[in-house]
Amino acid sequence: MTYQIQTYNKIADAGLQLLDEQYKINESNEPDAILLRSHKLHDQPIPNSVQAIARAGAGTNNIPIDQCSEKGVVVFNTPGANANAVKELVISCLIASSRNLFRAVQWTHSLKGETDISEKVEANKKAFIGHEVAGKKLGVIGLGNIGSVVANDALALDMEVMAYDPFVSVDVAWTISRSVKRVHQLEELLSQCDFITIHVPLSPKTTGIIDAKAFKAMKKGIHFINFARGELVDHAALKEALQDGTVGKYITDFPSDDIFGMENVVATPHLGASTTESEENCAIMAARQLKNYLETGNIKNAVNLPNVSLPLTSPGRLTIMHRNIPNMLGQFSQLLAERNFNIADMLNRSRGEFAYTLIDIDNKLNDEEAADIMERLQKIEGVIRARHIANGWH
Ligand SMILES: NC(=O)c1ccc[n+]([C@@H]2O[C@H](COP(=O)([O-])OP(=O)(O)OC[C@H]3O[C@@H](n4cnc5c(N)ncnc54)[C@H](O)[C@@H]3O)[C@@H](O)[C@H]2O)c1
Ligand SMILES: O=C(O)[C@H](O)COP(=O)(O)O
Repeated sequence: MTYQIQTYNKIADAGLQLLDEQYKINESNEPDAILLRSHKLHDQPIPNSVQAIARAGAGTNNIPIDQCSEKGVVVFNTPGANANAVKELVISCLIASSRNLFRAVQWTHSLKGETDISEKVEANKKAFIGHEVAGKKLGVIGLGNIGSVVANDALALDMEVMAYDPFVSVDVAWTISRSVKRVHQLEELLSQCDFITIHVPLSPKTTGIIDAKAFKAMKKGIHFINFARGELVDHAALKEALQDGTVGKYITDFPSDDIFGMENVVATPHLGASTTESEENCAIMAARQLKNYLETGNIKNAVNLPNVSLPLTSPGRLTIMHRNIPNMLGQFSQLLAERNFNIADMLNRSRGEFAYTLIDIDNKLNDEEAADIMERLQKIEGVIRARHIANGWH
């Protein structure tokens, strides 16, 4: 079996190398899977051949998830694989912004060609007096893979840390220091912190969550750090808050024309995950997840389907993505019984309105039998996509 993979963006070799001789990269217009980073898929058709999309990274707002679910395409991301890279940049920007480092460095370079540089340096350095972060209050919005490590490390800088995340996962909650004060109202965090950093995914629910009302609640002169997504912030309200001094500094990884040139804006070119280590981690995790899904039907870290794992030991496996409605399993087993196929093992999991079923059968199907059973499964109302995986070891 050969799998065709279409890539977008530069995917680290460490990940691509995991896709062995069974895989062809960028050789077909009808790929089985897509492997990408920030490339936007919203504006292009997704070929019907695509069974899975792996995002080597965290944010999946560049992928039309609802459309993928309706087409039976599993969408993966790589949770945590770039968290350390983002955390290091956020912590460094937190300190650098507090010490006016960006403006100071720019000014120093402007002295090129001048005389008496050391005198000018000594005379002017008072323009860049900053603050230490120790003893100040940091607010972390979103305590996921990135927010949690930023919160923990800020404690080590002797900061007081306050965090808001109404949906924090149990796994992450275990890793968060007890010294991080959890708040249940965003306003509480906004009104008390000297620095705020946001680490939530962009979705219709979070678009513009930092709006005029949120800025109004903030302490005057706050430093706001946004390494998550630009659209989380209402830019008209941000401009006003920058102009009236509510926001003392806006440090973002998502530059946009409307805030360029404002003295209190620091913008980096979407660099959060751009380290060799993080690019490799993400590519390796994405490639493994894709390979596992294509070869066994098992799912790990999908954003539109549950985790599903069953060792593939029988001669064949049927994977069925379907709606989460009653009597699906009954219909599958009836169909298999009618064809005289024996079920060796079965696993069904659901997530929201979608569900996924693995059925391992004792029968080794030839191409004709496999095509026939696929066609019959696809005809069951509620089935979105069915696949037959022949176990090469039998
Ligand atoms: N700048 C970069 O290069 C870069 C790199 C990685 C991630 N990101 C962005 O950062 C985001 C977060 O990454 P992550 O790995 O921590 O994701 P994650 O999924 O591990 O964590 C996100 C957290 O946000 C929380 N959340 C969701 N809605 C919320 C809300 N309304 N209020 C408060 N909390 C809310 C979730 O409960 C979760 O704990 C990504 O979705 C991506 O957009 C940017
Ligand atoms: O969501 C993410 O993982 C980041 O925004 C990183 O994006 P990139 O892979 O394009 O650097």
